[in-house]
Amino acid sequence: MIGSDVRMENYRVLLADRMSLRIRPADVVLTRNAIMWMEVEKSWKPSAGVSGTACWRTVQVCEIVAVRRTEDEAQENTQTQKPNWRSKQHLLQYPYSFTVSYVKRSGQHQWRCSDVTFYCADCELCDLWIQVTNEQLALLANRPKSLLVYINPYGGKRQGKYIYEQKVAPVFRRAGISTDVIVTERANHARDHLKTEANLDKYDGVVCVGGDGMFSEILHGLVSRTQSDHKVDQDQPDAELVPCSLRIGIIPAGSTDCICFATTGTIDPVTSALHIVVGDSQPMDVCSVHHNNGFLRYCVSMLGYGFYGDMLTDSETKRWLGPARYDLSGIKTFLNHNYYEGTVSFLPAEENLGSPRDKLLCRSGCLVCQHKSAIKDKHSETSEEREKPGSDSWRAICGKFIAINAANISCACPRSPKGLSPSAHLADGSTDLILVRECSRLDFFKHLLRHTNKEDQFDHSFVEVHRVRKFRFQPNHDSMVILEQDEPHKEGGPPPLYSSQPIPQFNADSNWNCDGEILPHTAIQVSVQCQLIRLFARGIEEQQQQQALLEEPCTLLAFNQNTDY
Ligand SMILES: CCCCCCCCCCCCC/C=C/[C@@H](O)[C@H](COP(=O)(O)O)NC(=O)CCCCCCCCCCCCCCC
Ligand SMILES: Nc1ncnc2c1ncn2[C@@H]1O[C@H](COP(=O)(O)OP(=O)(O)O)[C@@H](O)[C@H]1O
Ligand SMILES: [Ca+2]
Repeated sequence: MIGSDVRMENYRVLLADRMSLRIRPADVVLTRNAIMWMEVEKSWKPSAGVSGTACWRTVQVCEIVAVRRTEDEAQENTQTQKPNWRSKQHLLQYPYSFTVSYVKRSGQHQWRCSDVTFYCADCELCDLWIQVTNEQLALLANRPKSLLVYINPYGGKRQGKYIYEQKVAPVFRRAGISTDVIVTERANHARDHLKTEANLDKYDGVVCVGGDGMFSEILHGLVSRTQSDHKVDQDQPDAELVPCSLRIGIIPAGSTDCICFATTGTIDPVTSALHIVVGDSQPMDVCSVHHNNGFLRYCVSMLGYGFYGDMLTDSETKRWLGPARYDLSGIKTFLNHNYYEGTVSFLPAEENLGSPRDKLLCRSGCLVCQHKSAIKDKHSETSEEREKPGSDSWRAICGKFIAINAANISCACPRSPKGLSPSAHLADGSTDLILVRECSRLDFFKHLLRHTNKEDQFDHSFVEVHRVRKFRFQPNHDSMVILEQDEPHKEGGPPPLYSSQPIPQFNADSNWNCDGEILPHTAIQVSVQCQLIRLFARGIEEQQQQQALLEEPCTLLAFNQNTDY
């Protein structure tokens, strides 16, 4: 939290005697949508001495975190801050106060919880302000009141527990959100708990503290639970999956954290906590992955075969290195320079969804995703026909590939601020299929380098990219990776998907990297499930949107040192 941004001695707020929609000669005004107060910004110039500008600050009610009485805090502050005679006088004159905690944007998509304290002479008036502001907050029905939190203590730099306790829990406490916290004891603990045990009726959302792998556990737990509650068979690639009712919050504490970065524009635990508190909602597409009509996994960020699959397989033996394992394995995989033969067939997305090479970025309130949301239910029989593999709409490409990547979202992350596919959309029902054909090391290096700068990574003769709704991959040698099994494989059931054991490889093919997990098969069928889940996020805010909300104060009057405003 950052402390009060208003110093008591230069600040004297008189509360309006009743709530007013008109701007009256009061210093603080609460309307149905916003709270506004007048604030003084002092500046000093050698020629003019101290001067100041009085301006209105505005905070939308939907971005207020909490409101509470502050006499105790104010007294504590005066004891520690050695108040001057003016502030002492203020306290005597205006002994009652309340503090409003609100979202303050601090640039680079980061949010902070800031406090402003209002002083007043009348106790009842002070209580009335707290009551009315709280009544306004209670009308915001999308805010969570109760959350189920899972912490992976071993994700990323192993800071998950510390990050939650020190940075996130205080924000939730301030907002009056109750939490049940589970620190996971093994891989798949969170997934299994959500799938079978958790009483989900008690909660308004699930929070995951960890990386993309931990998010994937929560995703699998929630989606599988929802399908089994609605008797939907996940093994059917064409089954119409039921969207999850609970939203998921991500507190970044992993190695890549690309799902958090691509949906909030930053990887900052406090920002994520505040997106949860204000009850943001961002729909997200999910890819379902099948092998021979048996369900394998869901994927939200990247499905990568070849380069990213090999890199992940190598990095699993270097987990002790933390996030740096990816860089080391990345260099090793780059030097190995393997390519793989196979056939990719795909169903292109509708043309109105744009192209991966257009410059239309998916940002907060994205019109492409909103349009998709509006027409989602109008799925006709002709489109079903069109989607069947073998119909004329499908295309097939056979060749030798260094990498086959499906970016369901941009996959922007600190390593690659634009991501694998900068124009991919969060909720348009499509995924961007990037095919990198056999090429020289130098050419592949140039392509990789463009993930880190502003140049177009698709502008190479050996790279092609398609926006698709479904795709399949068939390697030339369909070998299977054998997992060391945690649990006996039931006869007739699907093969085991998860293993905490190292994965031995003896295959001529690569592996699929699915949100940071290795798939046990190389021949796969992938289908985008439009807006299957919702996150506590709002998409990346445009620079202009941010700027407008950075509380640009509007100047009302100026005063000099002697003006007792
Ligand atoms: C020359 C510099 C090249 C830098 C290329 C950076 C590309 C980064 C693309 C990132 C895509 C991320 C997609 C998301 C994947 C995650 O779901 C998934 C799981 O995340 P979690 O661990 O948090 O659970 N993460 C991953 O699979 C790891 C992706 C990170 C890849 C880093 C690769 C570094 C490659 C370095 C090559 C260097 C070649 C230099 C030769 C001299
Ligand atoms: N308590 C635990 N012990 C071991 N592994 C765990 C535990 N909790 C979760 N995991 C697993 O750790 C893996 C990596 O988690 P993640 O939070 O994504 O970190 P990272 O980004 O560093 O990979 C996930 O596959 C998850 O299933
Ligand atoms: Ca998408």
